Amino acid sequence: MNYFGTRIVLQNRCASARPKVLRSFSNCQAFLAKPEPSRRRLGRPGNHLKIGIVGMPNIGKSTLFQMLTRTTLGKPANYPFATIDPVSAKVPVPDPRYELLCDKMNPAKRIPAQLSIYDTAGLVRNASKGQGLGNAFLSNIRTVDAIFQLVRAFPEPDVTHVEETVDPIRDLQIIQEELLLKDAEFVESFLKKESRSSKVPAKAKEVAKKVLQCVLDNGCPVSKCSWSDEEVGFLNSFNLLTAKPVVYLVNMDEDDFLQKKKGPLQKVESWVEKFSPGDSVLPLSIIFEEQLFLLTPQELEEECSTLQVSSQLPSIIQAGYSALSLMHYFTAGNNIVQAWTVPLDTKAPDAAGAIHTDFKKKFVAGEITDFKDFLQYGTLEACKAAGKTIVKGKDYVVQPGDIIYWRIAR
Ligand SMILES: Nc1ncnc2c1ncn2[C@@H]1O[C@H](COP(=O)(O)OP(=O)(O)OP(=O)(O)O)[C@@H](O)[C@H]1O
Repeated sequence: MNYFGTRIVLQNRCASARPKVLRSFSNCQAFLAKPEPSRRRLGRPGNHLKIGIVGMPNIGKSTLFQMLTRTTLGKPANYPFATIDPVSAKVPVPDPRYELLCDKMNPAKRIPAQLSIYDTAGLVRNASKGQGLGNAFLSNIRTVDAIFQLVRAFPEPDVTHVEETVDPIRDLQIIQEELLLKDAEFVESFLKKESRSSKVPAKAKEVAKKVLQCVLDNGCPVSKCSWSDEEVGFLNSFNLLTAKPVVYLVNMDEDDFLQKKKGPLQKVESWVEKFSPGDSVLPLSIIFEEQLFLLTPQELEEECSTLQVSSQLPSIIQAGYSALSLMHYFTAGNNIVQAWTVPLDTKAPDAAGAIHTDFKKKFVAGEITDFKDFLQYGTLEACKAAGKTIVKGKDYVVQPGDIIYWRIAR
């Protein structure tokens, strides 16, 4: 069967014509989404979303994972495919509001917002056809909700590159192409299996064909194409790799990073602007982060002030959290100050349900204090006395940094 001629394209590509997808990258601009303000979000809804570190082998992924998660699993091996199974950990999301709230409330227990991070095996050219760790790698990416795409810009000759030379743009293209091809393969197989079944809605098949057009004919990530709310519903059931939000991380040479050299970073930024517009690009030097990791807090402060730089890790964690469209609100008592992660635009009953399903079922109202008012008045009691704590019902959309007491039916 031939959907938009794509089976022929796929066969050609498998034989020799990989540039088919690369050629089609030039069409991406024409296919990009026009922003629509109240669009349904691509991806799983939920509070427990994960972000995976993705990239070519031996470019610093495991070291970055260790730095982000403050773990030392031993010095990562300096050879490709040292990571086979994905490992995961939760890291606190830096938030000065949370620190301030804790300082003022001085609770017995503090629980910050957290982000789940996965380290995955390296991806190589032709992974979608089984090269390297191929399909195993790609299915690891399927389990995460967003991607930190790490790209190597450091020259270090002692660290082998599977493509033999250091070329960030080539690496970006390889990875994007592998993800596009895997998505094409997924929807082609869906169309092949499901096309004869009357149980599959016609709209699902239509969406699958549009995905093929987007990823194969236009070389565009699914996340960058234009979709209606109804289409997003079907796309979410496909769980496509290029539908996931991406944060690009450029791993630079230490000196280049310290001297704030723009060269490699600008190249990556221009590529992202063209082929994945709107996604964040952050520079870092993992080897520099490794050195900071070994310092005491006082040494760290001195070193950063001398060099006029700071660790990029907090910005990276925040960028991952935002890419997942997550936010948090606070509950604050003398015993515990806790940040609760919910998707952006969550209404009060669902936000209460993040604490316990019963809180959603028995939801009555929320007593909401804006963080700015807390800062101005100093305590929750003072906010209440000044009429700044407002009671809101089930239609209230929770705002980042709200301090909330939920009223629950007994
Ligand atoms: N900015 C940098 N400058 C120089 N060397 C670096 C830099 N970043 C990472 N490295 C080195 O690259 C090597 C590979 O790192 P790491 O094992 O973390 O890569 P990886 O991407 O996880 O590899 P794999 O996918 O094979 O598991 C390590 O020796 C690390 O110290």
